[in-house]
Amino acid sequence: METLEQQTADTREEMVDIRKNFWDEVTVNFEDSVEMAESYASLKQQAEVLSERERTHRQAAMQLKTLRKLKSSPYFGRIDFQEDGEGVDRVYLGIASLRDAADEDYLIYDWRAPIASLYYDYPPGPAQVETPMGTVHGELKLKRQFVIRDGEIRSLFDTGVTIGDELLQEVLGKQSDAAMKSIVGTIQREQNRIIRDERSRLLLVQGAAGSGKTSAALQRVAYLLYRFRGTLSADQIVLFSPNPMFNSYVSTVLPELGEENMQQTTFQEYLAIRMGKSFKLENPYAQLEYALTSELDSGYQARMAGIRYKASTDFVALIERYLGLLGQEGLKFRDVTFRDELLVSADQIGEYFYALDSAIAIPNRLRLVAEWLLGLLKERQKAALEEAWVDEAVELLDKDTYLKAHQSLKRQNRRNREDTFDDFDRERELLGQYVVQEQFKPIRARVRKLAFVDLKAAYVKLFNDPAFAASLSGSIGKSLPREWPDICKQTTSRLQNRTMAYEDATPFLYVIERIRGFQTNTSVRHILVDEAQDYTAFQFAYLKRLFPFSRVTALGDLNQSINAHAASDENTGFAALAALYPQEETETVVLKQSYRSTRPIVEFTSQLIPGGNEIQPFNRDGKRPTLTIAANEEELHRLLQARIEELAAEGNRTIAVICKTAVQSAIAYEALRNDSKVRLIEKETATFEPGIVVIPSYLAKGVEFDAVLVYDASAACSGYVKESERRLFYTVCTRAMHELHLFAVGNTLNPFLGGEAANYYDVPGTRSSDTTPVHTL
Ligand SMILES: Nc1ncnc2c1ncn2[C@@H]1O[C@H](COP(=O)(O)OP(=O)(O)OP(=O)(O)O)[C@@H](O)[C@H]1O
Repeated sequence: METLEQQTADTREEMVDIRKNFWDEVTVNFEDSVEMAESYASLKQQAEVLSERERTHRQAAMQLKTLRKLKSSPYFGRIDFQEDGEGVDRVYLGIASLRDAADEDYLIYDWRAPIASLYYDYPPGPAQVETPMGTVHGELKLKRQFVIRDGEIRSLFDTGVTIGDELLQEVLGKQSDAAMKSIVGTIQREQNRIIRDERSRLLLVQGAAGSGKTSAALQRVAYLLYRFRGTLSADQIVLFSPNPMFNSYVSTVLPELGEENMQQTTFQEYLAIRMGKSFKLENPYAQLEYALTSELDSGYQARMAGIRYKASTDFVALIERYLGLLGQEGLKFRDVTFRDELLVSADQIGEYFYALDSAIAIPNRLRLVAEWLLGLLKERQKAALEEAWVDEAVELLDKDTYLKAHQSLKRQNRRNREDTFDDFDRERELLGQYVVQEQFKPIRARVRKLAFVDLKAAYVKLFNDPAFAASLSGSIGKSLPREWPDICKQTTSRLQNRTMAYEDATPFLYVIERIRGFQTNTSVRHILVDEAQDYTAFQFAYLKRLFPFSRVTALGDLNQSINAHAASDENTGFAALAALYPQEETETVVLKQSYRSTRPIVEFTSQLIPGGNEIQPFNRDGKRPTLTIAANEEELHRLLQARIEELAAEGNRTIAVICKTAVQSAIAYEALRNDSKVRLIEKETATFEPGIVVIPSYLAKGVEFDAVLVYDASAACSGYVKESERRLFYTVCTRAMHELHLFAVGNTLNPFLGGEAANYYDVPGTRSSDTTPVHTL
């Protein structure tokens, strides 16, 4: 640590020095091209020296940070392993490796070293481990876990002796922080499979709520960075998160493990960049809010049917068929004009395009068309030099442009070794060339960008005439939703108004990028998609095209499919994703154990979904969920307030009042803000902080709270009543770590609270003989 401290101090000083004197060390001269090249080289060299120092400093600082952490908590586990025919090896595991003073023997092994797998994968007894030299067989003699804080052993357990995992009990029983924690000390065997998978191109993780999918994903990134150090860097890994707040929630895990953070983004952010400014892009949460609140809207049924259909594999198939057809006919083009003169008409371009060999992919044919057009433009440009308007334009050149033109021509002349244009005619001619060139520049640029293809029309065409898609769909043996004519009307009118609904965004981009060619990102090696159940078939197909060389880790829970399109299982892209990769390159891991919530909470929440009995609660005790009935909204707010105060007094650090929608959240927030320090979470909220929050259901996805208060468990339409809202209700309830309290106004409860589920929560103030609330079904 002393050496590193010295090193960081030295490099810091050097960096400050370089920055301060940067411009003294470089020679900058733009007189001519030789000088410019020299200036550039000198600047570049100086910048490289600086960035090398910065890199050294960053690495030393990170190493130092890791050592400080090791000083406070050097290891969390020990295994004694006896390889067959050898002596017993005692191996300590920590967040990083540490060697002895001679830098020879390992005192502590990094948790990601091959030997560490033994700790995660086996109880004491026969065990084996894969090493670069092959499989090593032997016996695990001891497996010991430690809790070390501030350099002191606080507790230790030998597993296999004690019942239940004491360390896990301790870790999970704690109040939560504002950020997710690393779980390296207690990674479970199934999770370890996810973390260390190196073979699959597609790793699919289906895991119950709270089973550690996100945790495993983040430890996996740390593992990959360790395993492929030198060839894989943090910026070649992208995590797709559900929203910006989630990004903040998970952003501390990797630095905690001494690694740089991967790139984090949301799919929406990606779409927005790709879409540019030509449309107003709807946010997925705005779409969901519409789905949850606008049932009385006259176009609601059609919009919802459209959302579902546009997320389906049927629509993917329809579009593939359509793109096939566009290879033969139907692509719309735009006229190429110059000063109001039609140079090449859309029809001519169409004819040229469709006369090209149809075996050539559309984007490549378009590039051939562009070349052809550029050739025509060149000819036209030559002819334009003789035209009268050029003289006029030269006359009208303003002073600045004139000077600019003059200088640019002077440079050209020097290059072409021509005389300077002292003579008037020659000057006129050269300025004429300049003027014409400037006029053609934007046209050429547009041709290169393939602006002669009407990409928007290509998508709109699917909706202009309802019969068109019907015949396409019929030709592949599929049918369209009943509401198709209305879906068409809504879609075309939105697109005319330059509004891009969320359900259209990905199919639209997919169509246009298939036509003009995908701008792929070839440097990214791994993408991790969290909450993958909420992606559509299209979104996965699109991601695959965008990141052609990337391996994919998709983590999700079908029971938490909450997006507007997720009315049926077939509609989740999760299933469609598997079809995108060959089976032999796909690995599926199922996680059934749930770690987040106490046993009573998991026992209750598993009753809310079909097949919930398969979820295994981790054996952690706690209070049973409660249900509180209020007579009216005013009383509800009073009761909520009182419960929040109680929970805060008990030491709960993160308390969430989870509402169904943003509209409901705003009401709750208004009512609660006066008496407590409440924060309202909206879709733009970018940070996750401890404290009391009011949050709409869909934004609570992926995160967790010490205590959850469900704002509306009644059967009113503001609550969760429809079958399609079952998963939303489940998602909401599974956010609770230690306490779950349900509230309802009136005496009716949502249908999911009836049946078996009723045995798993208490209604304070009632005895079992009292009349229990009515369940409407
Ligand atoms: N092996 C483990 N050791 C300690 N804690 C764990 C372990 N696995 C999961 N947890 C804890 O369980 C909680 C839930 O984990 P996580 O958020 O990763 O689950 P998830 O499957 O992504 O949940 P969801 O789908 O409900 O959002 C977290 O607090 C996490 O720290």
